[in-house]
This record gives sequence, structure tokens and C-alpha cells, in this order.
Amino acid sequence: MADELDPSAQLLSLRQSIDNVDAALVHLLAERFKFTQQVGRLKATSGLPPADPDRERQQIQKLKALAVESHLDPAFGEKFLNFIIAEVIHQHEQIASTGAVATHSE
Ligand SMILES: C=C(O[C@@H]1C=C(C(=O)O)C=C[C@H]1O)C(=O)O
Repeated sequence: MADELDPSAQLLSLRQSIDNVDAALVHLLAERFKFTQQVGRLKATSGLPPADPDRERQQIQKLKALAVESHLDPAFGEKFLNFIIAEVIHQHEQIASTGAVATHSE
């Protein structure tokens, strides 16, 4: 257990767990963007608008309830989801106008 170790070993162990969570978040976000890009292509070929405010409101409500259950600040959960959704809408606009999402690799 991390709390049986000296402080520097505890810090290392906790940071390894944080790194694992960060890696999982990146993988989950990459999967989410793969699906949202499919939605973007479907909307573009069907003439649907990039944003769907009703769906966004439903998602925010669901996520805030989940955040409360999970002892996460619901205001933070809302900000986080809105940040992701804004990027998704931007990508949907790009797909509608150019047919693809601009890629960034560093
Ligand atoms: C992915 C969609 O497009 C947009 C992005 C959303 C999201 O990232 O969850 C939700 C609603 C839309 O504004 C969708 O319509 O489902």
C-alpha cells in the first residue's frame, strides 16, 4: 500500500496511478472523438446542423447527476463536457465545409 512507504516513494506511487488515469482519459477521449467524427460525417451527408443543443442539455443533466453520485463537482463536470462538445462542434463544422478534420501531430 502506498501509505506504508516513505513520502518520496508514496509520491512516486501516487504519480504512477495518476499517469495511468491520464492514459485512460486520453484513450477514452480518442474513442469518443472517433464516434463524434462519424456523427459529423453522417450529419454533413444528411444536411443536419453541427450542433444539437437539446441533446447537449440532456447530456449535461445526466453528467451532472453522475458527478454528484461520484463526489465530483458537478460545475466542473459541466465545464469539462462543454469544453469537449465545443471542440466536437468545431470538428463538425470542419467536416461540413472541407470533408475532414484538420489533424495536429506534435
Ligand atoms: C455528437 C453530436 O454532435 C454535437 C456534439 C455533442 C457531443 O459531443 O456530445 C452533442 C451534441 C451536438 O451538439 C451529436 O449530435 O450527437
